Amino acid sequence: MTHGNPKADEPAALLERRGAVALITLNRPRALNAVNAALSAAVGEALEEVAADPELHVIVVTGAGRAFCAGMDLKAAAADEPVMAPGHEDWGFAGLVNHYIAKPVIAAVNGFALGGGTEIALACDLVVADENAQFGLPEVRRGLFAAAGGVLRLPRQLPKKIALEMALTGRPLDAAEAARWGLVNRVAPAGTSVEAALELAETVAEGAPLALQATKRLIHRSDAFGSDWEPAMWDENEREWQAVFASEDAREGALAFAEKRAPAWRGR
Ligand SMILES: CCCCCCCCCCCCC[C@H](O)CC(=O)SCCNC(=O)CCNC(=O)[C@H](O)C(C)(C)COP(=O)(O)OP(=O)(O)OC[C@H]1O[C@@H](n2cnc3c(N)ncnc32)[C@H](O)[C@@H]1OP(=O)(O)O
Repeated sequence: MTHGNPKADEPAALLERRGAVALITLNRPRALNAVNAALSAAVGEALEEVAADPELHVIVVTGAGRAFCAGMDLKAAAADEPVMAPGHEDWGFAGLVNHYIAKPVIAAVNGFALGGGTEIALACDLVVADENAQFGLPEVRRGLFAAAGGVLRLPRQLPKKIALEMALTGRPLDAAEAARWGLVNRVAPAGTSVEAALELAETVAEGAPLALQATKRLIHRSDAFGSDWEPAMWDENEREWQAVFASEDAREGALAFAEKRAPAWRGR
């Protein structure tokens, strides 16, 4: 993966295959991977390619250079240029990852994750952060608010007073504090967050694809059910269980255990 300073005509996102793991790199390092229409389109295309590839079961997203993502391209916004590709305006990566990508997604936060960068991390299922990474929602200081999932997801993932302090003051959290509040699963030594995220992705990829996707869907859906969540949630749980239990992989998982061998998932 190129972490260097790519030439101007380099794609705004890179997709690499590592076995069953897809590595997507936001690739505008000169602008700290700020999101403009080109990057939005490139990341969207990469995610859609991965979603359609049955050989890819887990996704890692990271940034080229010293930032993960510095959020919306403020210079594009100042120049009245589009900051999201056509068709991505309403949900963008943040929405896409959580509600539109069934496969587990891991953020390898290799540096600054500000504004939309923190929102991408919030939308991912797991987060591995470089010990020098920074998370923050400075939007109110830019005349905006964290509309790409920030204000909606932060209070569900951190204590509400911490979420309010971050979103109302723009105060950044370093990786250690983010991990303390549960925004980060693992803190990796400086410069090793991508390697650590790929290792975690390989562990996740040992699970059966359909079971991983049902697990992700139901855990995220459990947020959506209110206090009377029991009946509706158990109905949805039962539908997912019937589909997964009837899959070839459910039979393969049991057979592999009985025959003391590693399972060979088929994703069906
Ligand atoms: C379907 C797929 C979609 C794909 C992804 C979509 C995800 C959703 C993203 C959209 C989100 C919209 C909603 C969001 O909530 C709104 C925002 O994100 S508002 C922006 C919030 N971000 C910021 O305010 C951070 C701004 N940057 C900084 O504060 C600093 O740059 C820094 C990060 C603290 C680093 O400081 P320094 O180390 O001093 O470095 P520089 O400041 O010199 O930066 C280097 C270089 O990068 C340029 N740059 C940095 N950030 C941005 C930016 N956000 N937009 C444009 N350009 C940026 C900076 O200008 C420098 O350029 P140079 O001057 O060298 O030409």
